[in-house]
Amino acid sequence: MLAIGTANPTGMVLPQDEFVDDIFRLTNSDHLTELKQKLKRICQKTGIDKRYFHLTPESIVAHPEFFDRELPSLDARVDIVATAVPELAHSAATKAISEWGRPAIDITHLVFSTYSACQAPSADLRLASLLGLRPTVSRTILSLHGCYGGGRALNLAKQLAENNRGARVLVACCETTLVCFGRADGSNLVGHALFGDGAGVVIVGAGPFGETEHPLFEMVSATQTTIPKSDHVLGMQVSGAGVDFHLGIQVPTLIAQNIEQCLVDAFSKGVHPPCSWNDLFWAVHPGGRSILDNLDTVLNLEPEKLAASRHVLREYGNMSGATIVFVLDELRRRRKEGLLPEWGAMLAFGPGITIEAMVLRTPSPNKKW
Ligand SMILES: CC(C)(COP(=O)(O)OP(=O)(O)OC[C@H]1O[C@@H](n2cnc3c(N)ncnc32)[C@H](O)[C@@H]1OP(=O)(O)O)[C@@H](O)C(=O)NCCC(=O)NCCSC(=O)/C=C/c1ccc(O)cc1
Repeated sequence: MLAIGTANPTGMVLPQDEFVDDIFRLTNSDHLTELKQKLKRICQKTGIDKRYFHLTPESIVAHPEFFDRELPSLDARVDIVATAVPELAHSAATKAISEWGRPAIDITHLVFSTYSACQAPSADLRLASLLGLRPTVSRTILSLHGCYGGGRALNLAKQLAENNRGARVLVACCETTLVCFGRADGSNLVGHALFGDGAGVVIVGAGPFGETEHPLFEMVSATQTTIPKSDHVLGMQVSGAGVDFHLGIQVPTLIAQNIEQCLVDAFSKGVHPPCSWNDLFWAVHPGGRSILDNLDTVLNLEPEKLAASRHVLREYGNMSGATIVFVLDELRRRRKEGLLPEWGAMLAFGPGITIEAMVLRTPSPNKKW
């Protein structure tokens, strides 16, 4: 990984302790008192302080169909995401490219992950055009991978960079709740309490590196594991009313029960396993506070090990596939302060239940590539 950029929309920046009152008022739902109290209870347990949204109070009022399942809303949502998603990704990408120090036309591959891809050509082509990438840039769009999209895109970028000499892969993950934001009901409260909007971009390449290129993290080995018989537990479904999501109550337990084997598999692919999980730095997708708590318990982690993930969850919420890029960005900040060990583990989870695991290494300044 050679550079990282992130961006958030500022349509609404909602403190978590005001979110429920604001959303229920804007969607004329104040009469649903039990639901409102339950969502408040869940919000208090999320470990989130604030979240960013593309939607504004004005656009919520202008689109009553977003909050009435009886009315079709997919067309209006797709209209908005068609520009909002590539533009947000563009903000993150310009930061990453500026840090990378080379011109955008040197990008050879683009991997774009979003759960808002409902059209073709899609957000990948629009982003390529906004950035002025070369017409021969090799584009891939990953759709509906949800929260493991960032992990999947980085894994793919690693394969592309290692198998195409001189390749420079721009990985863009951009998620906005525009396609799924609706009236709170009994089935979607946890998503309402967790999800926010954001974009994260990473530029990936294998050596030899140019003068301006300074590797941030080395992606050493990667695995993808699907937890057997868990496909019904976590999912998304496109409907006339947008994208519906389902987050089963078993998710944190299932991840906890399977995570150690995934890590052992990732670390046994030709690299030395660490003496203890506490010898690593950790880049974990903060899917929810209880997922992080469970990982602390089953892996017996010291309290500060998941600090970067908890920081991102607190400041931005769960931005699905983009979140892991924010965690990596926070970790490289901590690395500058000399706070990271040499070896690390990256984890992202999503529908399947799919677990993306990757062994990371902080490059030594003297390493020859
Ligand atoms: C912050 C939570 C939601 C609550 O904290 P807690 O410590 O478990 O608190 P409680 O046990 O007291 O639960 C509070 C209330 O929430 C309820 N609850 C607790 N999980 C649940 C539950 N999954 N259902 C429905 N009620 C619940 C629970 O029953 C209880 O209800 P009540 O007794 O009436 O107050 C916590 O459980 C948590 O972080 N859960 C993990 C959430 C989760 O699955 N995250 C998704 C990981 S994968 C991912 O990141 C994204 C995938 C994705 C997919 C689709 C997309 O469109 C985009 C993305």
